[in-house]
Amino acid sequence: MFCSLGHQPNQSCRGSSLRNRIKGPLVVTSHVGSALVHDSWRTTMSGGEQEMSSYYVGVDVGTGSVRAALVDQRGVLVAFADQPIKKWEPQFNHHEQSSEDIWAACCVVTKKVIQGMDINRIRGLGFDATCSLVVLDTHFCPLPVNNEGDSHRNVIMWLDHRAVNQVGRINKTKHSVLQYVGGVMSVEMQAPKLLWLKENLRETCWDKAGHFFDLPDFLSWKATGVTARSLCSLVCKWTYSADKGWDDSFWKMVGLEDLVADNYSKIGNQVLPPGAPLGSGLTPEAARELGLPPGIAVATSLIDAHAGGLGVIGADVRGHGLVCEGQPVTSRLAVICGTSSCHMGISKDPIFVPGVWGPYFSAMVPGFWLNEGGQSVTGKLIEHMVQGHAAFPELQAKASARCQSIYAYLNSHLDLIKKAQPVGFLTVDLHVWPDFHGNRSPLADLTLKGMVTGLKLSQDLDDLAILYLATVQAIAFGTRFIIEAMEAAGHSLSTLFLCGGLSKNPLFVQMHADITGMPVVLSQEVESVLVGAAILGACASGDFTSVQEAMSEMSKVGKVVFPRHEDKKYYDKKYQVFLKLVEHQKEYSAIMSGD
Ligand SMILES: Nc1ncnc2c1ncn2[C@@H]1O[C@H](COP(=O)(O)OP(=O)(O)O)[C@@H](O)[C@H]1O
Ligand SMILES: O=C(CO)[C@H](O)[C@H](O)COP(=O)(O)O
Repeated sequence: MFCSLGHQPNQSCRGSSLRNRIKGPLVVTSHVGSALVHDSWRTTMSGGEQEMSSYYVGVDVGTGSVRAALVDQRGVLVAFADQPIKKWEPQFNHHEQSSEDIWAACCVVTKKVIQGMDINRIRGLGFDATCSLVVLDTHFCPLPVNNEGDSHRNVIMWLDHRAVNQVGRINKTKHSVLQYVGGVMSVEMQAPKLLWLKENLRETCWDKAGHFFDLPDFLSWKATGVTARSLCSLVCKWTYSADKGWDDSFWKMVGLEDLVADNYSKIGNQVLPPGAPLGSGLTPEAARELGLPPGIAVATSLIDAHAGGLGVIGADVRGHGLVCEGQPVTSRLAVICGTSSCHMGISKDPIFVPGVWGPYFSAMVPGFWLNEGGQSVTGKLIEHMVQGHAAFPELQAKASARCQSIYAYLNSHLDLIKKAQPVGFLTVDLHVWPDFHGNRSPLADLTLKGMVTGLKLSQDLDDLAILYLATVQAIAFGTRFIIEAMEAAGHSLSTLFLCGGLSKNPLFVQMHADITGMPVVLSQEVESVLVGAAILGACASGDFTSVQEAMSEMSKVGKVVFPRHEDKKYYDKKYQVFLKLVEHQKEYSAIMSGD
């Protein structure tokens, strides 16, 4: 059933593209609207001759925006563009998007990154996206996922928690597929959302539905017309097994037997490994919309966190003084930190970690098992804490007067008020439990809530900055908690590889190093998720023989941030408090639910 990662007919291999050479000047950097274009088409070769590189377009659909990059075969981003996408929250815990709006944004950013470029040198296109659920009818038109009947809003976002009741019933079945999602299915996965649609929108949505796609698979279908699903999406979010396929008994047991009856045609019965080329490549229609040449290779896609993992985990670490230099790749933990944080660890054999998703075979790096820990809100939590504080308008005004981002301003403000002590010590009496949207890992408990202890009457900028710091630290303690669970189950981790929007925040990075005691590697390209998407396009083009080869050629170490071991005792004490917080929260619930 699986395609191998092979060459597409009529496409030259990497060796021949390297033989195309031109002469001319190089390197101009300019801004085009919201796009950054770095014209390094021509790379100087020895003897003054210049090599004509091949390029790939990577498209990354995050929670808040769509990004695209033009990436060369060494993994260098030569152009970048982004565009916000619409989100609706019609009621608490319902989060919706529009697949048409998302596709339109993909077209805008792709056109921007290829502006002024010789598009014939673009050899592959790769998509990644959040694991949101897209619903289309039998004619591939959007169907409403809401009571209002608004078919424009046809995407249930990954962070939508409407299906709490449904996931509770699914977990009560104790079906064996649950072993492969950490023992407990998350409300963020697709089976509970499908059941919710069947039980709540039967006539307007469920009965009319022809196709349920994970968002990454929707994008590759839009580009190629091929409805094949990525092994990544199906294994990680839909209970598919790389080795046994669908399990009929699960779908029948949870009340979704109608999906089995038509041989899974609505949720996918053709499955391909990430990076495999799809059909005849880019369709003429999609080519027109994206501004790319028709027929270029389009890759089977990945979920965004997994693309981030590919973009960072395979880098050559020699010469950076890292302990993982002499260790297998399984000692590396990729942490993709955006709206949420995802902790991606790989292993040769399956490792069952209670409360951590997986083990998933070949869902990220082919041939390896994957465990995925996660925190459902991290970037979103920091924004929530900062924007909800009484001193936020003052912060905004002061940051904009200095032409700084609010986070750069807060970081420098913390440096100012810390005096002689390390900045992290400012939270000695302020502690946060970060599960404002439930706990994804390692407790897998969506009923957990956020906690803050140590509040005072003051509401000034100092107070806001310290609350922000305590929140960042709580997120890092959450990562430590996940790492401990993974190690207790058999992982042996030594080094973190961070990417995503939050990895641009030096305080966030330093706190992850200090609190976990592990060095943090940042990639040369800050937009590493896009490098991951481009790696897919490069594999589909046939320019690399395997995902592993593309990873080692295209992901590069940029900066390493080492932990301040002298602060360890302080963070160990704060970690003890962190663990007490959740213990106490559970005690409060037990008291309140008792007689
Ligand atoms: N330069 C920066 N400094 C601090 N935080 C940042 C920076 N850039 C992005 N972020 C934070 O990263 C988060 C978004 O990350 P991103 O990877 O873009 O998210 P997503 O993929 O979920 O759309 C936001 O919470 C944002 O505030
Ligand atoms: O569930 C996930 C990956 O398995 C991601 O958290 C989800 O896709 C959202 O990602 P992001 O925070 O980057 O927007």
